[in-house]
Amino acid sequence: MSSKDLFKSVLFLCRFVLPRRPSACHTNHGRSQRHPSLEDLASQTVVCDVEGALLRTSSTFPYFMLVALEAGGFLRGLLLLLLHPLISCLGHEVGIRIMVMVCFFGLRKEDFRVGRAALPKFFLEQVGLEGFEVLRRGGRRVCVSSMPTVMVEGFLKEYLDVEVVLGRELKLLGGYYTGLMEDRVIGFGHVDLAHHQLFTHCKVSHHISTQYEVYVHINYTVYESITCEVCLVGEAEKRRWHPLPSSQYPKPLVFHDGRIAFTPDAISTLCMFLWFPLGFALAFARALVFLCLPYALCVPLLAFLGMHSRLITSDDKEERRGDGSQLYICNHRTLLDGLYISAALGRHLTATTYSVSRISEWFSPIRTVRLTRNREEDAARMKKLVQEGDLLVCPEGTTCREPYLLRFSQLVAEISREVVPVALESWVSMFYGTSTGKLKFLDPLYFLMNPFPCYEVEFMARVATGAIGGKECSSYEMANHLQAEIGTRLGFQCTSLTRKDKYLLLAGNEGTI
Ligand SMILES: O=P(O)(O)OC[C@H](O)CO
Repeated sequence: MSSKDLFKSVLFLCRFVLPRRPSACHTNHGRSQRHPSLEDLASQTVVCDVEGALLRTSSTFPYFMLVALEAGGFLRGLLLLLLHPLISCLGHEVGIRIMVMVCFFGLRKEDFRVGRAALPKFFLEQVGLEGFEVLRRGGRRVCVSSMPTVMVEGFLKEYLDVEVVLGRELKLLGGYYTGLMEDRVIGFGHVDLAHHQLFTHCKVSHHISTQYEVYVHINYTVYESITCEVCLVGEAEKRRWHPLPSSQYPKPLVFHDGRIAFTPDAISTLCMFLWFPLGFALAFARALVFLCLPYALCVPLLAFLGMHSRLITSDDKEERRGDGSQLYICNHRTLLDGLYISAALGRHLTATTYSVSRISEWFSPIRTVRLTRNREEDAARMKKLVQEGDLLVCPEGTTCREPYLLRFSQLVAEISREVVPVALESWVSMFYGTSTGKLKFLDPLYFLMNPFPCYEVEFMARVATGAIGGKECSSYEMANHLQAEIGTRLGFQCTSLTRKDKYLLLAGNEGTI
């Protein structure tokens, strides 16, 4: 976009009144209208207030709570919860400063991954379709937030294609967050350069001295020097907004991390803390039942203890007869996939694993065998295992929480003449039972601590691995075929993403053991 175009840009600041940011712009600056014309935005710059005009709720508390719980731990989350009444009484700016102090103090910048790994899912769920429609049409998209940039940047840039993010910068000491915010815009990195260019064209760059003033300039000053339209969005109007459907995300949300599976507003977080003692006891009881009782007894007892499951079998009952060893392949939802499939079959399977913690292996009621990630060695190992008895392989090599299937390993089509595909779906309401961090051994515990974890296990008709529709095929084609079959059955989208892609995004490593 040329500087002339930029100078002519129309800034659409869609916002609703926040405590410290009254609607002065409504009377002081530019034209204001309730609904912006969406035509011709492609040649213009749209400036959007994240909390005010993009998200359906203006409260930032749940996002800070996610930072506190995921990056700081449950005690930090509890402290933030206890401070909630105070934060609600104080003004917006003071409240943000307190939350930043509680959530960020002492965290190492290098280790802070919540902004990219956990928060985008929750932000995306709160995006209003109506607000996004305006932002999406802008030739250049600028987002402003009163939250720290590290919290919103990943979501806005990675998932909504926003070019410039104006958030708050955090002070650092020796690579650790101090819990304080910078008063001045710092550095001349990509973002700040973009600010500079943008505001130079808007003839206000020389006024920018603090991050907060940037915000004030956008709200109250910038309209005096350029042509602009302002769209104000009231809280009542936002309540009528629709959530942005996941099918309309500019980039699909395939991977995310973190333990918390619900939006942690104050009430929900309080419920979670109250649930903890009971949840822990319940998880212990469920694990004991799983470990000690035969499947015939443990399935009904676990259902009584709130673990709901549903078994679907194909018309071809042969695959469950148990007359000889069988290779089962399934999409990977959690570490408990093997247990649910074993329980559904009523007999133990052997399951291959990549990165299960030693503790989970010790406690596993079914036999687990580690793969080496060496193709020849793994193929030999799996061939041997499938000759010894029923074997379960998860050809994705890692779990996926969303309705997507990662690339299937070709090995599953090379080690046996036929496979039984198993389509799995699972649901949790409080804690995710998967992780990419160091505390993987807690994955089963978190899954079992959910009030009503659910699983659906569907045995599909067995597939001969040598041919598709009577036509000979390669193992690569067969792997894709199996992925497509399971994807179609579940309504999941097939991707070519891998375990490495997931771990690079969420954990900053390649997911090797
Ligand atoms: O989601 P992950 O990467 O912990 O996968 C766990 C699997 O069981 C790998 O064997």
